[in-house]
Amino acid sequence: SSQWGYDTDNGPDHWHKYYPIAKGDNQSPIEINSKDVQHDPTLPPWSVAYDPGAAKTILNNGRTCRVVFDDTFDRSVLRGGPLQGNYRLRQFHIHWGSSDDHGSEHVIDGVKYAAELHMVHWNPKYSNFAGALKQPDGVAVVGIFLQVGNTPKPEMKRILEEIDNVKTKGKEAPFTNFDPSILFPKSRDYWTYHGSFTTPPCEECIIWILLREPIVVSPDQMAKLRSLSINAETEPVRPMVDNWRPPQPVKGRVVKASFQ
Ligand SMILES: NS(=O)(=O)c1ccc(C(=O)NCc2ccccc2F)cc1
Ligand SMILES: [Zn+2]
Repeated sequence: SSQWGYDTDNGPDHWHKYYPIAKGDNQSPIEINSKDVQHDPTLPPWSVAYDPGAAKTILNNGRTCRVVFDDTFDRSVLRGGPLQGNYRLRQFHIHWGSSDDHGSEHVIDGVKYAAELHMVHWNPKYSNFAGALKQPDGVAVVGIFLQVGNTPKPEMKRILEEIDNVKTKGKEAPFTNFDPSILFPKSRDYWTYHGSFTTPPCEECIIWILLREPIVVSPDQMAKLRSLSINAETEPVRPMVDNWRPPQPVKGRVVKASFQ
């Protein structure tokens, strides 16, 4: 079945048949082992300037829940860290598991988090997103780990409230006046490496910026994410869970850390 997904018959082990780059040397996610990480004292801090007015809609595309932003000009941008110039915020989305003990895509010293949020930005020196996909520095994704605890981050509430409006595949709802930087943890410490989309087309165009400090979500908030469906409204209910790709071969790549 050409429609890729996360099931046995169309999941990560099948993707290479339609997207051969899935077996490339710069694939994501990866397992990060602190012993192999290189602290780079020359790495500057990263920063964002997000315009809450750029938020447009929230969408269930049958694989994840995505919030889309206006990226027709430098309205919400990420800069600094390993990046040269401004990168425009296009969307953010989340990957999660069927239970709290797994769900993240990147794995840190053997730790799988319950979920991983990706804020996707592209380099406007390549005229559009499709053009940026073909460049090694075309896209920058900030990854934030979500761990389950009892002091949840109130800023997640807005996203989870909107989930009721996009329960099934193809559902879209307005999602305005939202500054995603409120989701960031306190620390700006990060790991960075060169990799790929963790879903088809698996293009190797991403500079990853993974935040070291996870944010906390409640068990109820995780249950809310798991209440999303991959099916359309008229089809039998199939829960949207385990929409994560397992770690891929590091192939000699070096992960740098902004911290000691
Ligand atoms: N999980 S992740 O690595 O952060 C990731 C980020 C963005 C996409 C994406 O834009 N896909 C749609 C898409 C649209 C147009 C052209 C190519 C595409 F992949 C996929 C995966
Ligand atoms: Zn993602």
